Amino acid sequence: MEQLTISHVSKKYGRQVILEDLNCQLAPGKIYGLLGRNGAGKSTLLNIITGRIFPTNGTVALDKLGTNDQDRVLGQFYLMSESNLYPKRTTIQRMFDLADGSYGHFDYQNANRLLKAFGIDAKIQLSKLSTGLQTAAKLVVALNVNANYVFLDEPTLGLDANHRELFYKELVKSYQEKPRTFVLSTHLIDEIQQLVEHVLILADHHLIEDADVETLLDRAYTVTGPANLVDQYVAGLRVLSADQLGTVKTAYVFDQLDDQRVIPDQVKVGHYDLQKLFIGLTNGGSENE
Ligand SMILES: Nc1ncnc2c1ncn2[C@@H]1O[C@H](COP(=O)(O)OP(=O)(O)OP(=O)(O)O)[C@@H](O)[C@H]1O
Repeated sequence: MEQLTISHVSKKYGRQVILEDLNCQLAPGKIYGLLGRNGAGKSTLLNIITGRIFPTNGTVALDKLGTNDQDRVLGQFYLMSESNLYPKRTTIQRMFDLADGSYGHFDYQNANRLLKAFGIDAKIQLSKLSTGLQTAAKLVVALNVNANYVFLDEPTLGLDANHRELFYKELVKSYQEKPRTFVLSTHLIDEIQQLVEHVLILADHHLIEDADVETLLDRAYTVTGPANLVDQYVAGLRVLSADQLGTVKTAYVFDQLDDQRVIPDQVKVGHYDLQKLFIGLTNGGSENE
């Protein structure tokens, strides 16, 4: 499997800049989280990668194929998205056949097992299903299509908690059985934190973070204690936000703590999670407070 390289990708609609000079690489066999606030450009980026729309500038290429052999490049990408590209009367069975026709080797057996688990009849038309079950049916296709890069744009839209759990479990199972790259664009950050290895965060038309979750969280510290001591301790560090209750303050630091910084007795240092980090980074966090 080849590495996917996004080089200098920009997208404008008229004078509105959506993405500006984006550069990143997606490795084969890895699960990514694509995060960004509403309107940040996540769907736009996924649509560009999978050839549904053209970038204003830039290229998307697979290592050995470059950008020339577009058919072979796109033949390795599958995008599951909210928008329904299927004709109105398309049945679930027909969706399976279309995926098989386009990508070959569709895993009918596993897809039918999963359909049962979601309680969906293969003969039903997609448009007759509830919102959540339409998502579920599209996920069944996405998890069984023969593509090396599977992009899931809001894969849990309308899914109830039970079905979300089923999807996460099946995604891991599918990935373990046949490692390939998944990119999940979602707002349910808490739910995917354990699932994704690497995150890409889109904000202000750029990728503001492109790192392994572990590496990011290694720099995400809470510093709690009397406000004056916390302020002294975090001086010079990047503080994304702070809460204060009476005289007790918690600062959310996103920085490397060095050993020379002695922690005062009354100050406690802990960790915070990816969702809190995302909020801090995309709320316009300042360099210091
Ligand atoms: N065809 C289009 N014409 C004009 N503007 C568009 C078009 N498609 C998208 N946009 C704009 O591009 C911006 C990014 O939209 P996009 O759907 O990529 O964001 P997103 O990060 O997926 O958002 P959300 O999380 O809300 O789904 C939005 O401001 C949107 O209005």
